[in-house]
Amino acid sequence: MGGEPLVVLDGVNKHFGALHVLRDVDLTVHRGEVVVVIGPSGSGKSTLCRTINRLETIDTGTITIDGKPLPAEGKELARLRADVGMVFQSFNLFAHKTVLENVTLGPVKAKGMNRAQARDNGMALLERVGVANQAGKLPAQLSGGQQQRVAIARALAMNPKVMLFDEPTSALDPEMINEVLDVMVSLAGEGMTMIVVTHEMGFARRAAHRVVFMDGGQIVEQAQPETFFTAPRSDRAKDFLSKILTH
Ligand SMILES: Nc1ncnc2c1ncn2[C@@H]1O[C@H](COP(=O)(O)OP(=O)(O)OP(=O)(O)O)[C@@H](O)[C@H]1O
Repeated sequence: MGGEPLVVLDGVNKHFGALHVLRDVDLTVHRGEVVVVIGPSGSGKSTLCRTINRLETIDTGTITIDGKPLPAEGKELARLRADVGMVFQSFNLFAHKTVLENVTLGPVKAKGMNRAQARDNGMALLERVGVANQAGKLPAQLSGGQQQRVAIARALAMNPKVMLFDEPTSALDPEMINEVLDVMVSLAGEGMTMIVVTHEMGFARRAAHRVVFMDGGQIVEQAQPETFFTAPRSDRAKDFLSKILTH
């Protein structure tokens, strides 16, 4: 791990009326670090992810990516947003474009890459996630696990500095979960900076440098996985772990 701060959230707050969706969130993610975010339903995990690339606005606080403050809107936001690759629970692929087109359109349109280069890059990325042989198909012809791997390749095609995953396996059949997690573990092994919201504690054990536990819109506790899983400090984390680890 490089140790240099890449994503910094400082005192970030967001309210909906009386509800504190995020409250005093201070989080620094270093270059090459893999951070797994866990917590009960409604604790603010998705909002945290969406806040990092300003899909959600914040009320107070600052967000920087690679030292640059993220503005609320405008061209600069679009440029900085490209530094953040997002993979959601639903794959959000273009249904009427081929798998290869899904991974080449972004770099051609947003980065001005020429088509031949985008195609070569796209094929290399599809190879990397193990679906190169599906390049000419439409997304609906692929399994859920394959579609999610295409979604990962599409995010990587923009050459992001950090990848955010928001429950990337929760819409998948059990037998497809591991093929997506394996791709994510290999990305982590290659030094990709990653923030991953997941209920897959096996992934946290295999790849995370740090587990961040959220509850009530706050970061309640954070620690290395082995420490967090064997000796959580807070009662809320103990309670949460006792529920999910018995399933
Ligand atoms: N646009 C919104 N308007 C009102 N309330 C919202 C909005 N977005 C999120 N919330 C509320 O903020 C809280 C945090 O939501 P969030 O989706 O971030 O939690 P989460 O930890 O990701 O939950 P889950 O694990 O169920 O996906 C929830 O109580 C949710 O209902």
